[in-house]
Amino acid sequence: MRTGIATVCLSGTLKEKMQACAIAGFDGIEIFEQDLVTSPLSPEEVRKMAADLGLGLDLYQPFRDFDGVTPDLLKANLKRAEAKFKLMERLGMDTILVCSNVATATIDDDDLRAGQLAELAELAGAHGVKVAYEALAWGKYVNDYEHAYRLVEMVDHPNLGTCLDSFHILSRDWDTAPIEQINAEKIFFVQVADAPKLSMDVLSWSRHYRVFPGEGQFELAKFLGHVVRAGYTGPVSLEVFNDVFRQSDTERTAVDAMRSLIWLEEQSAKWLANASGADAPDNKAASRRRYPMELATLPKVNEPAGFNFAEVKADDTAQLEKLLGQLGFGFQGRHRTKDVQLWTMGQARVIINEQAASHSEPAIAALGFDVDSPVIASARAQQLKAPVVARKVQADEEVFQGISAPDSTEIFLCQGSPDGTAAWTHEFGEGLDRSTETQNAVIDHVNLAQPWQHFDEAVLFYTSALALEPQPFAEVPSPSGLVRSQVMETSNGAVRLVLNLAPAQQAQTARKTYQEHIAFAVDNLVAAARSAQERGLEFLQIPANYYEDLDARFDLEPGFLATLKELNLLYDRDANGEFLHFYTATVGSVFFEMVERRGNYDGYGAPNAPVRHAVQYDSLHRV
Ligand SMILES: O=C(O)c1ccc(O)c(O)c1
Ligand SMILES: [Mg+2]
Repeated sequence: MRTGIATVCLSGTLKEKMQACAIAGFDGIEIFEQDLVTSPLSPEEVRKMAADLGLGLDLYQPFRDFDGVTPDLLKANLKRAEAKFKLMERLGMDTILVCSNVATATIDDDDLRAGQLAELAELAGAHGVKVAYEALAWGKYVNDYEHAYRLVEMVDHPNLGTCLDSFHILSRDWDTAPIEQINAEKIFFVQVADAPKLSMDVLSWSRHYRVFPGEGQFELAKFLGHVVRAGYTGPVSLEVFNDVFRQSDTERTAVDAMRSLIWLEEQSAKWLANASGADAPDNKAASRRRYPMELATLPKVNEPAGFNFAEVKADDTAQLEKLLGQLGFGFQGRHRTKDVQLWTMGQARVIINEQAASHSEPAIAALGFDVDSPVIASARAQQLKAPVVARKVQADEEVFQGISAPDSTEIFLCQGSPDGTAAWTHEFGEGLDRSTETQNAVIDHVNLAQPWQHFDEAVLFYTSALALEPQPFAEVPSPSGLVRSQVMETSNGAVRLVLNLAPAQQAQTARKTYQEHIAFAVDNLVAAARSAQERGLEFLQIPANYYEDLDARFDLEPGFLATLKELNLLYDRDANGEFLHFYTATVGSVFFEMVERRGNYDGYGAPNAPVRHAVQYDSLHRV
């Protein structure tokens, strides 16, 4: 698959964008007109730079508002087009994108449109240029890809084809199956973009909220599968208009973009191999058919079987040790060569890393996941351009395969064991009489605060590298703003990761006021809370109003309600079951949560999240 990206996806100057695209490994780029117009580089210099960087200049875009116009306007439009065709000769480019008219069209007549496009194609031919006609979702008369293709067929000129853009097709919910009926020679270009499902006008949605594949909710593997089945072999190019990407680090966004295409390519290959029923025209043989476009695959990973460990780092670890001890964790000793401690409660393993820079506050530093094969998972992550994390190991210590997540959390791919134990724990506590734990527990979920500019990147990272499934996101009110919350989990809930996007005000204060937490699931939360209370644990104090509201909503048994209130426990219930939980006070940017899931409760106590945010806000702002 030939990979591409439109310069409009990135921040920076044309030169910076081109360099970043080459570093990220793209085959070609689309030059968005404004990037050229505002560049100090001459077209010849751009051409040379692209050649030196090994980048194809695959598409010049966009040429706007051409078709469906009065004869006078047509004349002016053809003149405008000719100037662009001449410019393209200097750039050494042969394909231009012409989008359907949104502004100046006054005549809704396919014969007239076809006639005007035929004139354009003829002129293009004289300059050795191919015109890719694209239906914008908000085009005045042409806003549907099948309509655009009908016009291309009517014109039937070698220099006129169509451009398929997943956003315009999927935002309007057009059926993608008919793409297969398009003559592949007439598909001159394919653009891909994902997007969250939003209810707003489609132009604003397109210009501000597009994201890279895997970061939104569109069915892109299927879209590209149909394109491949049509027989298309040209570039598959990202065209993502996004307010955040346009102000983020250029090279980093280009890598995020590349990751999305590598992943999409694999997902489409999978879709093609599995498509059945209405999606597979013939039979099994059809699904194994080879198509002109070769799709690369990746080392396979299944979803992780569980958390292997969580690691918190601090300069002064005393507060963390105290909290874990009060929660019922047992100290299992220090590592034989590194400055780290192991604390466990059942299968919940927490490493306290003492190697933090001086004066740094406690923070979540690393997460370990149980995977089938750490080496295969690491190979996959590296092919997806995840940065590798190196850990010093001594002879006969377990070698951890590590990668760095977009928020710099270190992700370790660990060898899972069927009984949930971890072999590396023997490297801790030599000669120590291991302390006993009070109860069984597992890591239920981990909640990580994401920097605003890396939130979408993080969703794709965990989806593509770890096979976690993003759930529809929620917005949680807090005193300092709405907190966007995105659950990423495995189908059985064994791994649950919650990505939070802190309000800008919080992320910008010098003090890291956004908080992250690790939640442990136990069998009996009330008993666990009582023991923790006896050990002096400082609970997050829940306001009395909350319990009145709880009673009104759930009509709880008075004794139970009194227990919840006495112990500062939070409660939720839905059709699947019940959820009890409590939070500790925060140290640095970390706090802990303890939960009990009853029945098949699968959530996170979302109705209680605003209460937690408000109480935490209060305790931070109390002087
Ligand atoms: O928003 C636009 O104007 C615009 C321009 C060119 C495209 O290819 C596109 O998909 C949208
Ligand atoms: Mg487009």
